[in-house]
Amino acid sequence: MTGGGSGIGRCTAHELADLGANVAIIGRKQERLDNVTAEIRDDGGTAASFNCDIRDEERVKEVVAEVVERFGGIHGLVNNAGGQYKSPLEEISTKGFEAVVRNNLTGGFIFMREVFNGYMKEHGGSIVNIIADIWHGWPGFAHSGAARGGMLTLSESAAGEWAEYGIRVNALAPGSIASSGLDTYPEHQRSYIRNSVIPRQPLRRFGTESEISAGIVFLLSPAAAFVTGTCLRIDGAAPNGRRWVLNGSNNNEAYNGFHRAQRPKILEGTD
Ligand SMILES: CCCCCCCCCCC/C=C/C(=O)SCCNC(=O)CCNC(=O)[C@H](O)C(C)(C)COP(=O)(O)OP(=O)(O)OC[C@H]1O[C@@H](n2cnc3c(N)ncnc32)[C@H](O)[C@@H]1OP(=O)(O)O
Ligand SMILES: NC(=O)C1=CN([C@@H]2O[C@H](COP(=O)(O)OP(=O)(O)OC[C@H]3O[C@@H](n4cnc5c(N)ncnc54)[C@H](OP(=O)(O)O)[C@@H]3O)[C@@H](O)[C@H]2O)C=CC1
Repeated sequence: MTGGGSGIGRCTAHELADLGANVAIIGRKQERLDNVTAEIRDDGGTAASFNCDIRDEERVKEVVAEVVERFGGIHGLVNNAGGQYKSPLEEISTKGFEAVVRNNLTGGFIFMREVFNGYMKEHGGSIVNIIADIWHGWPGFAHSGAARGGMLTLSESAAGEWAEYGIRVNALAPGSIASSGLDTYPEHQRSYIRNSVIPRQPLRRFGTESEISAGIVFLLSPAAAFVTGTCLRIDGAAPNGRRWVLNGSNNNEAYNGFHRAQRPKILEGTD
């Protein structure tokens, strides 16, 4: 479980441990890893923490070997670590773009490859790659949208190539989830999401960490034995890239492609 020290990763680690899995908690901040490991052990489960930046190829190789040594194998991999910052596309520096791509695509690729070579090629398994609501783009987070889109097709490609090894690979795309991760966003961005994004989404609420972990557990489990190469969207039917449409803002001339004076009658009364 990468990114297991907080938020969705922590919640999923607990759920997997409750179901009897031995859980490897992977991330950079040792204290958080140790806390989650201790929580799981206090509850009677089995967990161990592994300090690792998913972008550090050599460290990922070591961690995969250590987990196999400690637990005897790796039957499921959850590529959950990730994150990004909000920025207009034209202001993203090349360095910033590459940092976000490394954190949300390259790191996950390295982990998948090492787990395949280090264990799953011989024994099979299930991989779940956490992406985001990137359908029709992710305005405000273009670097991360590009990386997550890459992760989606990487998952599909891996599902095709690794099926013969008994490995299933799926993506899971959370919508806006009330998590400790979202809590790290600045207040003005959180209030924008709370007051202007969520009310325009069909279910009109944030998802919860446990609603995401339920999906991850399903994809890892034998219940999903015939599910591979797909993406489970858990987002309350909330496409970020089209939030202006859901918003009913038909006076957005750039979107409609019509100046108000030229609008067809069919659009009258839809502002
Ligand atoms: C707000 C309205 C939106 C509406 C829409 C929709 C609803 C959205 C719902 C949100 C859903 C998503 C939630 C989550 O993902 S929860 C996870 C929360 N956690 C994070 O997001 C963590 C974010 N941070 C990181 O992961 C890393 O800091 C990052 C990968 C971004 C960079 O790490 P790294 O250590 O590699 O890089 P540096 O810090 O050295 O930075 C490298 C360069 O990147 C640029 N940069 C980095 N941070 C910022 C920033 N905050 N602002 C601008 N630029 C940034 C910068 O160029 C850095 O280079 P320099 O420092 O040399 O300038
Ligand atoms: N919450 C939401 O609304 C949504 C979240 N997501 C994605 O879901 C995933 C989980 O998010 P959430 O739980 O909300 O947020 P968190 O910020 O709580 O979780 C992200 C975790 O990833 C770890 N992490 C980040 N970068 C690295 C790295 N380079 N190497 C190792 N670990 C890393 C962080 O720990 P540490 O810093 O200690 O390494 C942290 O524990 C993320 O990929 C996020 O972008 C997607 C869509 C919506």
